[in-house]
Amino acid sequence: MPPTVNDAVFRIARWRAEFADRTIESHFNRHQLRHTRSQVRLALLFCAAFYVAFTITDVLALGFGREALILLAGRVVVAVSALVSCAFTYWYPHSIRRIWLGASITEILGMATFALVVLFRPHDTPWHAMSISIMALVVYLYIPNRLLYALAIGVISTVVFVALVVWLDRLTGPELLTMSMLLLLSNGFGCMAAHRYALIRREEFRVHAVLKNLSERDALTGCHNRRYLQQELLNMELSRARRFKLSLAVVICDIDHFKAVNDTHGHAAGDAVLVTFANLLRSLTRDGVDSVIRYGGEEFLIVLPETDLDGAVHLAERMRGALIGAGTEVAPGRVVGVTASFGVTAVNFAHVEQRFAQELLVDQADRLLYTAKSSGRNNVQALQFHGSPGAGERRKAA
Ligand SMILES: Nc1nc2c(ncn2[C@@H]2O[C@H](COP(=O)(O)OP(=O)(O)OP(=O)(O)O)[C@@H](O)[C@H]2O)c(=O)[nH]1
Repeated sequence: MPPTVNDAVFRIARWRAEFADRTIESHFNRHQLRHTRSQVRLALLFCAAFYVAFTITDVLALGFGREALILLAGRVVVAVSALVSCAFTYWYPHSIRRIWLGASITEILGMATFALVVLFRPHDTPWHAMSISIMALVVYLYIPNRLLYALAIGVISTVVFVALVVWLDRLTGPELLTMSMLLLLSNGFGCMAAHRYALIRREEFRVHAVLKNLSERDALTGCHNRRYLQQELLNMELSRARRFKLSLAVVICDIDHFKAVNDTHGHAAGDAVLVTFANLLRSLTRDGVDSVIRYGGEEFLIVLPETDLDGAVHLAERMRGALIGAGTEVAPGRVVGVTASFGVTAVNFAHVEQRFAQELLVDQADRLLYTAKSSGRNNVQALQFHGSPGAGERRKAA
């Protein structure tokens, strides 16, 4: 489920171009995972194919001897590593860490093998400089990885390459300087582009999360709204309960005589009472498991996964009792107290196999709420749901 949105949560640690909050960063990575997987597959397979194809240039430069064979072996190791990294994306489709690990290992092996190419083919140093520039850009921009890892791999391999060239002593001073400056340029621009790309992706994610939050939450109470319930939550929880043969409970509650609160104390006071009620419902439910939805004006719906009818009735009773003891100070020294009525239903998929429209479950809880209203208010009405509304034994809990 997406986290609640506020600006502080989306602060970006700019130098590493990641969300400062680890939970948000991991939500972001999960959100990107599908895209990351396909990008890693395409980039690594493409690189592996080219890396092996360059064997032709080794053979042309060195002949088909021992050194060419060593380079071929190195190139094949890199290609196999790329294939295994691609396989990681199928074996562990939800693990971004394994994807990064696979990508990093392949990049390190690729750079190490390239050092061998430089050693065995010192005459081609200017071409190698061009190759390592391209490889650095690929590391920064095309193979998905954390910016920090890409930067470390890009910089270390470039430094090692320059050190090798100095040691081989094939270039004049000005040539060496020109090459080093070009490598600095490709690393600098590669890193800047990767940094900018990482920031843009995160900004897109932030906007997406803010809009999603606005479209799914009620502005007054901060609870989820009916749209979220109908379009996402209920379907998701029903399919999960169905798949694992679990029980799922729904509670609908409504403040009694709420119109009188508005009429007597004003709309703002009514709003404050609604906020108190919503906070109380949230405080009594399990964080990150249960969901409190503002279902209508002064009506709230609570979805309780892995909860049977008895558990849900017990919770509704606690809510009813807690509300009686919780007043709202609507003006200095003026406290408004309210009661609420509850309709509770639960479906147990260990016993109910058939598919049914999600509205039927909510309809039944709604009907029970109105029974509670017509039975004098401030009480809980409960009924097990058996796949069709109305079937089952009704219980008046209080
Ligand atoms: N302050 C405030 N009032 C609201 C809001 N949404 C709905 N209402 C009011 O809630 C009241 C609901 O009144 P009714 O449906 O008659 O229900 P009730 O007075 O609670 O009576 P029972 O439910 O039968 O106990 C109406 O006066 C609506 O205007 C809101 O966001 N803020």
